[in-house]
Amino acid sequence: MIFWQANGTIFTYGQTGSGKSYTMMGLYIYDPETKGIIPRVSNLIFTKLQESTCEIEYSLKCSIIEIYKESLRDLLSDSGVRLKIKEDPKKGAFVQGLEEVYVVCEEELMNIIALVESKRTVASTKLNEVSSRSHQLFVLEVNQKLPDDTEKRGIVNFIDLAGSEKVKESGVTGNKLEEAKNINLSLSCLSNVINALSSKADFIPYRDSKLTRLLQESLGGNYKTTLIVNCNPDPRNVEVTINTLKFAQRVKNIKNNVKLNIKKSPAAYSQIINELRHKIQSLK
Ligand SMILES: Nc1ncnc2c1ncn2[C@@H]1O[C@H](COP(=O)(O)OP(=O)(O)OP(=O)(O)O)[C@@H](O)[C@H]1O
Repeated sequence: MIFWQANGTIFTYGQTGSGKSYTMMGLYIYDPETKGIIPRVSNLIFTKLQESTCEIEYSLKCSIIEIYKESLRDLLSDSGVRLKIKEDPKKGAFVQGLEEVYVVCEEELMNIIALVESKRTVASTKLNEVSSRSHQLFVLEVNQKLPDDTEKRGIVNFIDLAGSEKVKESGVTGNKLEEAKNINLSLSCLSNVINALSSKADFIPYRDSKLTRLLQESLGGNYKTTLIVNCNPDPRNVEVTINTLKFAQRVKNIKNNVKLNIKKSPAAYSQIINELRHKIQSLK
């Protein structure tokens, strides 16, 4: 549970229909047997917070973004406004004006997830009848204040990438062809970023797509990142599967530097200062 006090990202990568959404969200989010990672982690967070023996003040907020054909959509807002990515010197790239909803219990969070699931842009292709044609970023942020005034913050990103099928294989036309091209484009930008990071290149092309800009911290920064690779066992997909595994191998070479997001209480800082003063005195 790194995200109690640090940042983490879990993302699923693989071809269409290989089970990325199944892994992330599951079959039914309310079913203990078939629910995916997001409902399980949500349950774990609230269970742990309730189990805690000391008085912890906490808040939990979530936001959900969809990247569809290189434009960002806030899935928690009905405004339909096109969101923009901005840079902040401290927190890096962020989505301006994104709705963040505070939730107080697991049930509330599950209801939000259920609502959003029904809103997702879904279209059918020859490869997967109910195929999600967009990337989805689900962000949970937990802030805690302990009885001794220590503050901890953890952010966890769940990223369900769209399928990476080749345009000619999916047999799509018109708007769906446009979708497939955009998905291929952002995934190839992701691949370029991974290549640059794993070969320790001087320049990392994060700014080439919305997806890589938003993943910048998760890929090369202060996040503990886990990639889940989904493969289709059908022998006809062997070439795509090999490419997917090669991608995963390159991702493994990337080393991130994760720092704990802990702000000690003023009393704890005074104690550290006193100890250091004593040390200086004894050295003198
Ligand atoms: N382990 C599994 N057990 C049972 N059913 C599964 C499993 N994995 C995937 N499925 C089923 O296979 C189908 C395709 O899975 P899913 O939609 O998760 O693929 P995907 O990789 O997310 O596709 P896309 O790229 O289009 O989003 C779904 O009907 C899903 O319920």
